[in-house]
Amino acid sequence: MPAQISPSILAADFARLADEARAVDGADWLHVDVMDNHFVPNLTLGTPVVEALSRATGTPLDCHLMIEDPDRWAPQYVEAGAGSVTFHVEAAAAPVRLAREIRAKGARASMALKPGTPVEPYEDLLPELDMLLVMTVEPGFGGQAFLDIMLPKIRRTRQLIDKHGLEMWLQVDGGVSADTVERCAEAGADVFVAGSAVYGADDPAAAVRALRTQAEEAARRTSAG
Ligand SMILES: O=C(CO)[C@H](O)[C@H](O)COP(=O)(O)O
Ligand SMILES: [Fe+2]
Repeated sequence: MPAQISPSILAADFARLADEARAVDGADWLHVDVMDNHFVPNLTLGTPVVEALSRATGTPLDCHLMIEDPDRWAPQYVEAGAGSVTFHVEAAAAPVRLAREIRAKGARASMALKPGTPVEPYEDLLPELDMLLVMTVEPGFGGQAFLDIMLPKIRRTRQLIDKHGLEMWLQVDGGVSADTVERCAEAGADVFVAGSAVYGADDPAAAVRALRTQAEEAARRTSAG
């Protein structure tokens, strides 16, 4: 699958959200970080802002829910216009039921793992998901340094996906930049969230294209052995 880039609106100017969403036209997704001050020590936005963003941009919304009780709230993000909804397994009471509900409502269902959460216990759940998100920082804030120690988990997750012949995507989020995107792609990631690396650039749309090219070339080099 070609590499996909999902710029994180968390690193944008929240006073100019519509313009900032359009500044990354050409991106595959727009990553929307939802934080509730409980699952993580930060508070961002909820369904009204997701609805407004979905009216403001044609780019599909990739909602990353860092919230308690996603079983209750996640379906509302599909109704608000999200094309993909990611919940954290650490917060979900019934991840399979929730993934099925997200899919039944018409969005892609995705599950996230914090850095300390292993992937292996969830091997049997993978067919229920359209994407797995391996966090490469502790969730809660943008602009943190990429955690290299997550690379083995990305590799093991890729092996599990391939072992079961699944079509699902493998997303990485946190500290992804020109310096780290290639290592993620080599390890097997194919969807790359980038906040500061995109919105901190003079030309965010060009930064998206450059990250995609870097990721695709790294993946090609890896598969050529
Ligand atoms: O989920 C997140 C933080 O919890 C963000 O998506 C992530 O931090 C992106 O920002 P950056 O690329 O600046 O690290
Ligand atoms: Fe995120």
